[in-house]
Amino acid sequence: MRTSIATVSLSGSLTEKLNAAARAGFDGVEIFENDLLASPLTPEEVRDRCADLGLTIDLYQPMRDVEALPAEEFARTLRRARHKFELMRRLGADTVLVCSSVSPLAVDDDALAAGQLARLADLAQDFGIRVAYEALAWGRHVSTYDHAWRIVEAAGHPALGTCLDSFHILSRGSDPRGIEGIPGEKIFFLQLADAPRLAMDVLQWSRHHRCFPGQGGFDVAGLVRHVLRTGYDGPLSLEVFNDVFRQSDAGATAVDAQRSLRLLQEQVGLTAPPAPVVPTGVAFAELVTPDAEPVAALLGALGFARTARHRGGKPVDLWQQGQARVLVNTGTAARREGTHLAAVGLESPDPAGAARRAEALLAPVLPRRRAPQDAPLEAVAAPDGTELFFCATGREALPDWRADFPAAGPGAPRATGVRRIDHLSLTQPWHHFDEAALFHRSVLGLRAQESVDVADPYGLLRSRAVTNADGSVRIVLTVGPAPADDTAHAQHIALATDDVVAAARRFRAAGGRLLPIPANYYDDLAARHEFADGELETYRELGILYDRDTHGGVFRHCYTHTVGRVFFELVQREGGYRGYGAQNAPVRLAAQHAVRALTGG
Ligand SMILES: O=C(O)c1ccc(O)c(O)c1
Ligand SMILES: [Mg+2]
Repeated sequence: MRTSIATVSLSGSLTEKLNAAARAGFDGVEIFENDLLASPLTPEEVRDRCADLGLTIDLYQPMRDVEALPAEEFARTLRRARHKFELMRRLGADTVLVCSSVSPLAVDDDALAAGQLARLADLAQDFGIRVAYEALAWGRHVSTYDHAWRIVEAAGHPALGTCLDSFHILSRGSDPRGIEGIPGEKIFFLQLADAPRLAMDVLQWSRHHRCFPGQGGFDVAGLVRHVLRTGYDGPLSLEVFNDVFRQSDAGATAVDAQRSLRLLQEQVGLTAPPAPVVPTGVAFAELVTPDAEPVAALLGALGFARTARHRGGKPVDLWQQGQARVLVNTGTAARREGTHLAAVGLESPDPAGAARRAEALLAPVLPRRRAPQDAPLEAVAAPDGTELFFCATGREALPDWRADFPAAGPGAPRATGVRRIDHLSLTQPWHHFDEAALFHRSVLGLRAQESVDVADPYGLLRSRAVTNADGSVRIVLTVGPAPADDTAHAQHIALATDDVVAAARRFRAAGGRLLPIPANYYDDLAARHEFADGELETYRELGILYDRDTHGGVFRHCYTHTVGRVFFELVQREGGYRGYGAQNAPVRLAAQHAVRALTGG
């Protein structure tokens, strides 16, 4: 189906918005009146610009406070409408949105509302324009879609139809099944928005917290299925009022928006892009660093051994322990950014299929070879710039990414307790958080868990895990408050072990520094849980944090010092514990701030 986006959903000038919408592949736009009023372009220039960009103007909006008015007030409204219709003719827009009145002058009289809307539609018809009447969730007398439809039906005018907006319908908890009772040709427009479930005033909720379908808590796809059963064949149009999107790069937001519609169209059966190929493990994590020594020291103390070096002579080493593999890249890219987690290798049952899926969902596909001599590897860029490689490790039918890393002699991994990478924590730029979760769900087929708020001493973090079904891929997406805050913006690699106490002791004995945790934390733990003799003292001594879930699952974890933006965590999961110790995160963050204040790093 045709896709459209309201200019209010994007940041910037009208020109910037139109460019971004076109580049992301939208077929049309809803022009928000304020965007036009603030533009130096004449309506004709806007029309021509849209035509040049291949965009149709699907809707002009909004007209407010039109219906159920005293006669003299309604006369003024018609005068206003005539002006707008003339403007729309110059723009080449043929549908106007009228939202239900919030005016204190409006009366609760459906017959009057229907009569006046019919008169408005009469005037519109003279201009070749259609009127789409939408119930705002906070409308004075009309606040539900079925009520708006009853008025449209009563008016019985060919140039008057209804506009459905998923936010207004789902925020009020209206039953969307009733949509199927509206003839498709009387649904003049369909606006789509999702939103997180928040207990707040619906107007504020709508104006500040809408997001793209799939990013919130509404069943937008379910609503669209009902709309499609009516025979509606107009555009799927995104209308998202969102404080973050208003400030972030319009190009990226438009791609995020288009991706959400691609997923939605797949969910409702309108399209069949290549199916997601869910990753089945983490093949490697790649650190890029300007200074290999501290990274090598940290990995060595954790029990990793350098087992291979890139055969093309690139400055990339493979460090390994159990199934945990870390690439250390000291190439040129490192100079600018310092030590950071730059890439993740995802074990993929079908790397080529995964890349096709990614492309269909508008993920930026990266060159398959980084250098001419490299084995080809499918890769895409995540919204935070992390490179995701789709690869195979030790599987018959597929080329092994390790072919580029011939073993560097006997150097057997130091046998220690780390089995594999448990999870990766990636910090997102503040304006890419919702986009990141949708990206990992739609492109990789991972599941997103609820987002949790974590108090950092200097601000609030939000964090949301995306995982595969068996938990062999777990990525924690985190967003911090202050872009300049290094602690909140660190990334980390969590390593799974069966005995975190032994692993922590070995790490320390090998010269590693564990993050010290304040005594108050352990006093509180003693109050909350019962421990065997000496157990708590061991945790206290090593800085091991502890959590227990409601099903008896237990989590023990501790943290290394930080190098650049990266630190490691040692984790021991027991009894099916599925979380990440969110309860302990504020203590960990405060401890990291304290270390940073003391050492400057
Ligand atoms: O918040 C508003 O006023 C507003 C305006 C137009 C719409 O289509 C809408 O859904 C909300
Ligand atoms: Mg709307």
